[in-house]
Amino acid sequence: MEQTTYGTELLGRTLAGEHPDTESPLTHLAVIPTQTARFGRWPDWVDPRVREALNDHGINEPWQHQVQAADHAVAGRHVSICTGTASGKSLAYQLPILTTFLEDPNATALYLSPTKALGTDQLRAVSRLITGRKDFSHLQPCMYDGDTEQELRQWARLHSRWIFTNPDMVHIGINPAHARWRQFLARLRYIVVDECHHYRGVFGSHTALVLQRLLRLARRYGADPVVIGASATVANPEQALSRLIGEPAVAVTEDASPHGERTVALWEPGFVDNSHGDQGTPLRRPAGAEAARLLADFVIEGARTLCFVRSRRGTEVTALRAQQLLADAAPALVDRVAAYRAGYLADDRRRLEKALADGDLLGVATTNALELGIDISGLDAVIVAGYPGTVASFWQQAGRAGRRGAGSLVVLVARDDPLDTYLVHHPAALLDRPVEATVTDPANPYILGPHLLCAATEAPLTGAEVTAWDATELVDQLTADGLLRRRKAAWYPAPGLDPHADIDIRGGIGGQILIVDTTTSRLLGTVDGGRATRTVHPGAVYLHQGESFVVDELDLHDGLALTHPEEPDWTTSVREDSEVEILRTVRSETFGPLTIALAEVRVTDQVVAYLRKALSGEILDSVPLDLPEEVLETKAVMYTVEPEALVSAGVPVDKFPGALHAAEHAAIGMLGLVATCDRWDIGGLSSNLHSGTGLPTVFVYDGYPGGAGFAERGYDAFPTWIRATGEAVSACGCPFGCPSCIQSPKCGNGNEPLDKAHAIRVLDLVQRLDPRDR
Ligand SMILES: Nc1ncnc2c1ncn2[C@@H]1O[C@H](COP(=O)(O)OP(=O)(O)OP(=O)(O)O)[C@@H](O)[C@H]1O
Repeated sequence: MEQTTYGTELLGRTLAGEHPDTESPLTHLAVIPTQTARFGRWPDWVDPRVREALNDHGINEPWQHQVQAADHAVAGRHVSICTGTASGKSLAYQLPILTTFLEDPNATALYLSPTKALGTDQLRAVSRLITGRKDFSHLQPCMYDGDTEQELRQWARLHSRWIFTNPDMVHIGINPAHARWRQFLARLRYIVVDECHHYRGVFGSHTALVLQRLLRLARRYGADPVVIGASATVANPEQALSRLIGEPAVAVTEDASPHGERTVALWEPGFVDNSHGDQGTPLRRPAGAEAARLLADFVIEGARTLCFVRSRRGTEVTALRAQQLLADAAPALVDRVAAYRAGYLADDRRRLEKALADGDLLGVATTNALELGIDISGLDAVIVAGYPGTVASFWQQAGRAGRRGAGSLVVLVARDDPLDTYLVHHPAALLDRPVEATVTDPANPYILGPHLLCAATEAPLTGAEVTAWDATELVDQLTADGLLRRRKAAWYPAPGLDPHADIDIRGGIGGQILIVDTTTSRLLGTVDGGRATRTVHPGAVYLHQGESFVVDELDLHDGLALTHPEEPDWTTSVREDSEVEILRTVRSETFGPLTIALAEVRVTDQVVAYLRKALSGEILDSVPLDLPEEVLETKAVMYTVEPEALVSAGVPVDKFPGALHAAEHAAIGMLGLVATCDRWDIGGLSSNLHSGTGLPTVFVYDGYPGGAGFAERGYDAFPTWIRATGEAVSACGCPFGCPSCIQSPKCGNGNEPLDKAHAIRVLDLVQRLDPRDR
């Protein structure tokens, strides 16, 4: 280690405990230097009473980016502020909003966040700022979400000037009831869209249309609100905001806030002795167990540490493991470690946040519930157990570490998975890569169509609006289907139409299946209808907030999955039969024997059995299932290669199936490098002789009706994606394929056949044939 920093010292002490003969788990170390603050001047338009309130909270001078963003908003420009975590983005919207409230006591503002916890946190911050100040007493900022009681809702509509809510509530509670919100909407001056990068994929497309419907209604009541977007990690911030709201926006990106030096370490757990997975491949120590060990070590060193874990259950397990380790090594510290996740009661969460902030708690294992914007500063270390799926999310989590003027450490612990393995061995692909563009596709007819119906029930659709949404064809279709009716120059909903409840803006598209514990009749959760046969088929093990349930019956007709509590010693994974039919080629390019294309496809899937696997990875048995076929119309990125070219590249015909299948898995695992998705958002299929192309073919498709934009990113970034996939598979040290390269945890064929050596040849050939990568 060349440079001594807080982070390298902390790591050094931890690594001192490693066995001297084992290979170091550290694959890379980077130091992000200290930055000093660059202050701006308070703009003249800021009301002195706002300044006074801020001064009393220790904010004496604004940082430059705060002034720039606030100035844009006051000038009436939609603005997207994209500066680091804890860089004071809140002040950029508090300044114009609080000043406006003083100038115009009737003005209103809406704050939207993707999570409840963040909304509550921001509301608390604003309340702290204004409590006890007479001039702000008319503001009555308040929360308005699914948990708000009916009476309070009415009060909020009439009396609150600043409402904190989420896109779900705007969709279901505000837009359709706009007449009741008339007064609030008519005076709406600002809309804050916090953590913009969160609005991606299907959720992002839905949110875009919810926001566009909201702006449309506010304008109808005579308001002209300015939108302020905020995110620490969004690519093309102006474009990301303008895609959300359907209007131009400007961006502020130069971060002028101070921060201490930060050391980032990439960590690959070593192999477990004598343990083997599918087809006898060696297994690495699980990221969760490794993270628990680091958490315990850091706590012993006195470092205040957050450990991000992917699943809710994982947070409990990690905290518990760290406590067990501490019970042996430092019993006095056992109580200073805890778990934190969504699903806890708000009071418990507050208590944990406070204990962490005060230093009573030294180590907390958390889901991404603590990733977004909650103001917890002063942490010494962050452990990220498994790449969180996007570079944006990684920096969001990493950004929780850091104290002004002091060093901090971030450790990414790789899971046994192709993308994680690739990233810890190709640090530039994580640390030097810009955060990914938030992929949304609000023009997807499966998403836009239902929102047009909502918009029409909210207020008749005009020709100009239909043109602005580029929806002429779609509106004609909805009219032909009898859902819309044209009268004079506008479209009205068919009588009795109630489209709002049919849209689940966070789920996929289509109905929800309710998961019920039949022993207590408790509703455990919901799952998107399109995924139910894979996740809650009879016999499936379903985890809910650390508890385990086994599914007894799946009733697709009534939308119910009936379960009972049970903690079996196995996990389940399904076997599927799939087919992909090409409906239309949207775009394609041919390079000699290689053709790549973006296509509209129909995927037909049937879950035919499930495998029971012991926790050691060993397969116990396969249980047949009798479930209906499912059909998904979506978009796919695909390529075909002429068989002669494959043979000349050293792939004999009998090796086509294993080679293409392995190449497909690896590509699915790596699509997250170029698109903001993870492997659960997408599916794939490979065929050595596909009926639609007559050639060896690989498909990777969006797992959502109409597509979500991921396959399209794969098509646009095809050379980068395939090159990285080839490198990941070649660089993996395993002999025949493992979960770090070609095995997939969700393979419908139980990872058979897979042929690593020939997959490398296929990927290499595809890469050579596509000249755009040179
Ligand atoms: N100009 C300033 N001078 C000193 N402290 C400031 C200034 N602006 C903001 N802060 C403080 O910085 C901390 C972080 O601010 P804030 O929570 O607004 O950051 P953020 O950018 O919204 O963070 P996140 O990325 O987590 O959403 C807060 O404690 C806030 O009081």
